[in-house]
Amino acid sequence: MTAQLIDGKALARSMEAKLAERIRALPRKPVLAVLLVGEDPASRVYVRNKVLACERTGIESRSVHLPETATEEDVIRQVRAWNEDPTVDGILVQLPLPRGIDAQRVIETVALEKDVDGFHVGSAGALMTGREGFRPCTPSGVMEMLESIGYELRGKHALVIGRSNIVGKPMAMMLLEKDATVTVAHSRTPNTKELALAADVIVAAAGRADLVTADMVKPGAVVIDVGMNRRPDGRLCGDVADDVRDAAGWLTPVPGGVGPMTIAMLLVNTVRSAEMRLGAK
Ligand SMILES: Nc1nc2c(c(=O)[nH]1)N[C@@H](CN(C=O)c1ccc(C(=O)N[C@@H](CCC(=O)O)C(=O)O)cc1)CN2
Ligand SMILES: [Mg+2]
Repeated sequence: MTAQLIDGKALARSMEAKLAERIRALPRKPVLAVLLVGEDPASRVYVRNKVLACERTGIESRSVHLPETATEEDVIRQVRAWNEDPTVDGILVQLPLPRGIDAQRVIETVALEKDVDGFHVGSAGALMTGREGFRPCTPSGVMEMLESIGYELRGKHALVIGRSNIVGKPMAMMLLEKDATVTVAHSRTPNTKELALAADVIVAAAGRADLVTADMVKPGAVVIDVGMNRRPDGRLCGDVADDVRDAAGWLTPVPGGVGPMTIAMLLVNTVRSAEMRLGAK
Protein backbone atom coordinates (compact mmCIF):
# COMPACT_ATOMS: atom_id res chain seq x y z
CA MET A 1 0.00 0.00 0.00
CA THR A 2 1.21 3.50 -0.73
CA ALA A 3 -0.27 6.24 1.41
CA GLN A 4 -2.30 9.01 -0.13
CA LEU A 5 -0.77 12.36 0.73
CA ILE A 6 -2.84 15.11 2.35
CA ASP A 7 -1.65 18.26 0.60
CA GLY A 8 -1.58 20.89 3.36
CA LYS A 9 -0.25 23.58 1.10
CA ALA A 10 -3.12 23.22 -1.38
CA LEU A 11 -5.71 23.08 1.40
CA ALA A 12 -4.17 26.18 3.00
CA ARG A 13 -4.36 28.07 -0.29
CA SER A 14 -8.01 27.16 -0.78
CA MET A 15 -8.78 28.33 2.76
CA GLU A 16 -6.97 31.60 2.04
CA ALA A 17 -9.19 32.15 -0.99
CA LYS A 18 -12.32 31.70 1.12
CA LEU A 19 -10.96 34.05 3.76
CA ALA A 20 -10.23 36.70 1.13
CA GLU A 21 -13.95 36.71 0.31
CA ARG A 22 -14.94 37.12 3.96
CA ILE A 23 -12.43 39.94 4.29
CA ARG A 24 -13.88 41.78 1.31
CA ALA A 25 -17.21 41.93 3.18
CA LEU A 26 -15.64 43.77 6.15
CA PRO A 27 -15.57 47.56 6.53
CA ARG A 28 -11.78 47.47 7.02
CA LYS A 29 -8.92 45.00 6.72
CA PRO A 30 -8.30 42.68 9.67
CA VAL A 31 -5.04 43.58 11.43
CA LEU A 32 -2.54 41.05 12.79
CA ALA A 33 0.25 42.34 15.03
CA VAL A 34 3.36 40.17 14.94
CA LEU A 35 6.18 40.31 17.47
CA LEU A 36 9.54 38.70 16.77
CA VAL A 37 12.23 38.90 19.45
CA GLY A 38 15.83 38.00 18.67
CA GLU A 39 17.48 36.37 15.68
CA ASP A 40 16.35 32.73 15.66
CA PRO A 41 16.63 31.90 11.93
CA ALA A 42 13.67 29.50 11.85
CA SER A 43 11.45 32.04 13.63
CA ARG A 44 12.41 34.67 11.06
CA VAL A 45 11.30 32.32 8.26
CA TYR A 46 7.99 31.54 9.98
CA VAL A 47 7.25 35.20 10.65
CA ARG A 48 8.04 36.09 7.06
CA ASN A 49 5.73 33.30 5.85
CA LYS A 50 2.94 34.60 8.10
CA VAL A 51 3.35 38.14 6.79
CA LEU A 52 3.28 36.87 3.19
CA ALA A 53 0.15 34.82 3.89
CA CYS A 54 -1.50 37.94 5.32
CA GLU A 55 -0.64 39.85 2.15
CA ARG A 56 -2.09 37.13 -0.09
CA THR A 57 -5.33 37.13 1.87
CA GLY A 58 -5.92 40.83 2.47
CA ILE A 59 -4.95 40.98 6.16
CA GLU A 60 -2.81 43.91 7.27
CA SER A 61 0.18 42.75 9.29
CA ARG A 62 2.12 45.03 11.61
CA SER A 63 5.44 43.50 12.56
CA VAL A 64 7.78 44.61 15.30
CA HIS A 65 11.21 43.05 15.59
CA LEU A 66 12.90 43.53 18.98
CA PRO A 67 16.60 42.72 19.49
CA GLU A 68 17.86 39.61 21.31
CA THR A 69 18.73 41.94 24.23
CA ALA A 70 15.11 43.05 24.74
CA THR A 71 13.84 42.54 28.28
CA GLU A 72 10.64 40.83 29.37
CA GLU A 73 9.29 44.29 30.22
CA ASP A 74 10.08 45.55 26.68
CA VAL A 75 8.13 42.63 25.23
CA ILE A 76 5.21 43.09 27.62
CA ARG A 77 5.08 46.83 26.91
CA GLN A 78 4.67 46.12 23.19
CA VAL A 79 1.94 43.53 23.81
CA ARG A 80 0.05 45.93 26.09
CA ALA A 81 0.20 48.67 23.47
CA TRP A 82 -1.44 46.31 20.97
CA ASN A 83 -4.00 45.19 23.56
CA GLU A 84 -5.12 48.80 23.90
CA ASP A 85 -5.10 49.56 20.17
CA PRO A 86 -8.68 49.09 18.91
CA THR A 87 -7.45 48.67 15.34
CA VAL A 88 -5.49 45.50 16.22
CA ASP A 89 -7.51 42.29 15.89
CA GLY A 90 -4.89 39.64 16.59
CA ILE A 91 -1.60 39.55 18.50
CA LEU A 92 1.04 36.97 17.80
CA VAL A 93 4.26 36.56 19.76
CA GLN A 94 6.56 34.25 17.84
CA LEU A 95 7.95 31.43 19.96
CA PRO A 96 10.49 30.53 21.21
CA LEU A 97 11.41 33.75 23.01
CA PRO A 98 15.05 34.38 23.95
CA ARG A 99 16.36 32.94 27.23
CA GLY A 100 15.49 34.94 30.29
CA ILE A 101 12.03 35.93 29.02
CA ASP A 102 9.12 34.12 30.65
CA ALA A 103 7.08 33.13 27.59
CA GLN A 104 4.06 32.12 29.64
CA ARG A 105 3.94 35.52 31.34
CA VAL A 106 4.12 37.24 27.95
CA ILE A 107 1.36 35.04 26.52
CA GLU A 108 -0.84 35.71 29.55
CA THR A 109 -0.45 39.43 28.83
CA VAL A 110 -2.13 39.10 25.41
CA ALA A 111 -5.78 40.17 25.61
CA LEU A 112 -7.93 37.03 25.44
CA GLU A 113 -10.04 38.47 22.62
CA LYS A 114 -6.87 39.02 20.53
CA ASP A 115 -5.18 35.68 21.36
CA VAL A 116 -5.19 34.34 17.79
CA ASP A 117 -2.48 31.81 18.66
CA GLY A 118 -4.80 30.30 21.27
CA PHE A 119 -1.97 29.96 23.80
CA HIS A 120 -3.49 32.05 26.64
CA VAL A 121 -4.54 30.00 29.65
CA GLY A 122 -8.08 31.33 29.11
CA SER A 123 -8.11 30.01 25.53
CA ALA A 124 -6.71 26.68 26.72
CA GLY A 125 -9.40 26.51 29.41
CA ALA A 126 -12.12 27.26 26.88
CA LEU A 127 -10.93 24.39 24.68
CA MET A 128 -10.68 22.07 27.67
CA THR A 129 -14.26 22.81 28.71
CA GLY A 130 -15.79 22.90 25.22
CA ARG A 131 -16.43 26.64 25.14
CA GLU A 132 -15.90 29.10 22.37
CA GLY A 133 -12.44 30.62 22.14
CA PHE A 134 -9.39 30.79 19.92
CA ARG A 135 -7.80 27.41 19.36
CA PRO A 136 -4.11 26.75 18.74
CA CYS A 137 -3.34 26.84 15.04
CA THR A 138 -1.38 23.61 14.55
CA PRO A 139 -3.94 21.20 16.03
CA SER A 140 -6.78 23.17 14.37
CA GLY A 141 -4.98 22.72 11.06
CA VAL A 142 -4.71 18.98 11.68
CA MET A 143 -8.46 18.80 12.31
CA GLU A 144 -9.10 20.60 9.01
CA MET A 145 -6.84 18.11 7.23
CA LEU A 146 -8.76 15.17 8.70
CA GLU A 147 -12.03 16.79 7.68
CA SER A 148 -10.71 17.39 4.16
CA ILE A 149 -10.42 13.64 3.62
CA GLY A 150 -13.83 13.04 5.17
CA TYR A 151 -12.34 11.08 8.04
CA GLU A 152 -14.85 10.07 10.72
CA LEU A 153 -13.12 10.17 14.13
CA ARG A 154 -16.02 8.85 16.19
CA GLY A 155 -15.00 5.65 17.96
CA LYS A 156 -11.53 5.61 16.39
CA HIS A 157 -8.33 5.17 18.35
CA ALA A 158 -6.08 8.22 18.07
CA LEU A 159 -2.55 8.34 19.42
CA VAL A 160 -0.92 11.73 19.98
CA ILE A 161 2.83 11.51 20.47
CA GLY A 162 4.02 14.62 22.33
CA ARG A 163 2.48 16.60 25.18
CA SER A 164 3.37 20.23 24.50
CA ASN A 165 0.95 23.00 25.41
CA ILE A 166 0.89 24.26 21.82
CA VAL A 167 0.36 20.96 19.99
CA GLY A 168 0.05 17.68 21.92
CA LYS A 169 -2.37 18.68 24.68
CA PRO A 170 -4.77 20.78 22.58
CA MET A 171 -4.61 18.13 19.82
CA ALA A 172 -5.79 15.48 22.28
CA MET A 173 -8.70 17.72 23.36
CA MET A 174 -9.83 18.36 19.78
CA LEU A 175 -9.73 14.66 18.87
CA LEU A 176 -11.66 13.86 22.04
CA GLU A 177 -14.25 16.47 21.15
CA LYS A 178 -14.86 14.51 17.92
CA ASP A 179 -15.46 11.33 19.92
CA ALA A 180 -12.15 9.62 19.25
CA THR A 181 -10.59 7.47 21.97
CA VAL A 182 -7.39 9.37 22.63
CA THR A 183 -4.06 8.25 24.06
CA VAL A 184 -1.15 10.64 24.64
CA ALA A 185 2.35 9.17 24.51
CA HIS A 186 5.54 11.07 25.30
CA SER A 187 9.24 10.62 25.96
CA ARG A 188 8.58 8.58 29.13
CA THR A 189 6.01 6.25 27.59
CA PRO A 190 7.52 2.74 27.56
CA ASN A 191 5.21 1.15 24.95
CA THR A 192 4.69 3.79 22.28
CA LYS A 193 5.14 1.19 19.51
CA GLU A 194 2.41 -1.02 20.92
CA LEU A 195 0.07 1.96 21.30
CA ALA A 196 0.85 3.12 17.78
CA LEU A 197 0.09 -0.28 16.28
CA ALA A 198 -3.38 -0.12 17.83
CA ALA A 199 -4.09 3.39 16.53
CA ASP A 200 -6.27 4.36 13.57
CA VAL A 201 -4.80 7.86 13.66
CA ILE A 202 -1.29 8.81 14.76
CA VAL A 203 -0.32 12.44 15.31
CA ALA A 204 3.45 12.66 15.67
CA ALA A 205 4.43 15.86 17.46
CA ALA A 206 7.49 15.03 19.50
CA GLY A 207 10.18 16.83 17.51
CA ARG A 208 12.31 13.77 16.75
CA ALA A 209 13.19 12.65 13.24
CA ASP A 210 12.22 9.06 12.35
CA LEU A 211 10.29 8.61 15.60
CA VAL A 212 7.45 6.82 13.80
CA THR A 213 8.58 3.97 11.54
CA ALA A 214 6.59 1.64 9.27
CA ASP A 215 6.67 -1.21 11.79
CA MET A 216 4.70 0.99 14.23
CA VAL A 217 1.84 1.73 11.85
CA LYS A 218 -1.32 -0.32 11.44
CA PRO A 219 -1.91 -0.86 7.70
CA GLY A 220 -4.14 1.91 6.35
CA ALA A 221 -3.82 4.20 9.40
CA VAL A 222 -3.85 7.99 9.07
CA VAL A 223 -0.46 9.43 10.00
CA ILE A 224 -0.16 13.16 10.68
CA ASP A 225 3.38 14.47 10.85
CA VAL A 226 3.71 17.64 12.93
CA GLY A 227 7.49 17.36 13.26
CA MET A 228 9.82 20.03 11.90
CA ASN A 229 13.40 18.75 12.16
CA ARG A 230 16.63 19.20 10.21
CA ARG A 231 18.72 16.28 9.01
CA PRO A 232 22.52 16.65 9.38
CA ASP A 233 22.65 17.59 5.68
CA GLY A 234 20.23 20.47 6.35
CA ARG A 235 17.17 18.81 4.79
CA LEU A 236 13.86 19.44 6.53
CA CYS A 237 12.05 16.36 7.85
CA GLY A 238 9.21 15.53 10.19
CA ASP A 239 8.89 12.94 12.96
CA VAL A 240 7.73 10.24 10.55
CA ALA A 241 10.22 8.03 8.68
CA ASP A 242 10.03 7.73 4.88
CA ASP A 243 9.07 4.03 4.98
CA VAL A 244 5.72 4.89 6.62
CA ARG A 245 4.50 5.71 3.12
CA ASP A 246 4.29 1.97 2.51
CA ALA A 247 2.18 1.28 5.60
CA ALA A 248 -0.13 4.26 6.13
CA GLY A 249 -3.38 4.86 4.27
CA TRP A 250 -3.04 8.63 4.53
CA LEU A 251 0.04 10.69 5.34
CA THR A 252 0.87 14.38 5.64
CA PRO A 253 4.14 15.43 3.99
CA VAL A 254 6.89 17.61 5.49
CA PRO A 255 7.28 20.19 4.11
CA GLY A 256 3.90 21.07 2.62
CA GLY A 257 1.65 19.43 5.21
CA VAL A 258 0.79 20.66 8.69
CA GLY A 259 3.12 23.72 8.49
CA PRO A 260 1.14 25.66 5.88
CA MET A 261 -2.10 24.72 7.65
CA THR A 262 -0.76 26.23 10.90
CA ILE A 263 -0.41 29.55 9.10
CA ALA A 264 -3.83 29.23 7.42
CA MET A 265 -5.49 28.71 10.81
CA LEU A 266 -3.77 31.80 12.17
CA LEU A 267 -5.40 33.75 9.35
CA VAL A 268 -8.76 32.12 10.13
CA ASN A 269 -8.49 33.15 13.79
CA THR A 270 -7.49 36.69 12.83
CA VAL A 271 -10.43 37.10 10.45
CA ARG A 272 -12.80 35.71 13.07
CA SER A 273 -11.44 38.16 15.61
CA ALA A 274 -11.96 41.06 13.20
CA GLU A 275 -15.49 39.89 12.39
CA MET A 276 -16.35 39.82 16.08
CA ARG A 277 -14.79 43.23 16.68
CA LEU A 278 -16.54 44.74 13.67
CA GLY A 279 -19.87 43.16 14.50
CA ALA A 280 -19.94 41.08 11.32
CA LYS A 281 -20.45 37.76 13.16
N1 LIG B 1 3.58 32.09 18.20
C1 LIG B 1 3.81 30.88 17.66
N2 LIG B 1 5.02 30.35 17.69
C2 LIG B 1 5.22 29.12 17.14
C3 LIG B 1 4.16 28.41 16.51
C4 LIG B 1 2.89 29.01 16.50
O1 LIG B 1 1.88 28.45 16.00
N3 LIG B 1 2.74 30.24 17.08
N4 LIG B 1 4.40 27.21 15.86
C5 LIG B 1 5.77 26.84 15.56
C6 LIG B 1 6.37 27.46 14.34
N5 LIG B 1 5.43 27.82 13.26
C7 LIG B 1 4.67 28.91 13.42
O2 LIG B 1 4.96 29.83 14.13
C8 LIG B 1 5.48 27.22 11.97
C9 LIG B 1 6.46 26.31 11.63
C10 LIG B 1 6.55 25.82 10.33
C11 LIG B 1 5.67 26.24 9.36
C12 LIG B 1 5.78 25.79 7.95
O3 LIG B 1 4.96 26.18 7.14
N6 LIG B 1 6.78 25.00 7.58
C13 LIG B 1 7.01 24.66 6.21
C14 LIG B 1 8.48 24.51 5.98
C15 LIG B 1 9.22 25.79 6.26
C16 LIG B 1 10.72 25.66 6.06
O4 LIG B 1 11.15 25.42 4.94
O5 LIG B 1 11.47 25.81 7.04
C17 LIG B 1 6.27 23.37 5.86
O6 LIG B 1 6.02 22.57 6.77
O7 LIG B 1 5.98 23.20 4.69
C18 LIG B 1 4.68 27.11 9.70
C19 LIG B 1 4.59 27.59 10.99
C20 LIG B 1 6.67 27.24 16.73
N7 LIG B 1 6.45 28.59 17.13
MG1 LIG C 1 7.45 14.67 24.48
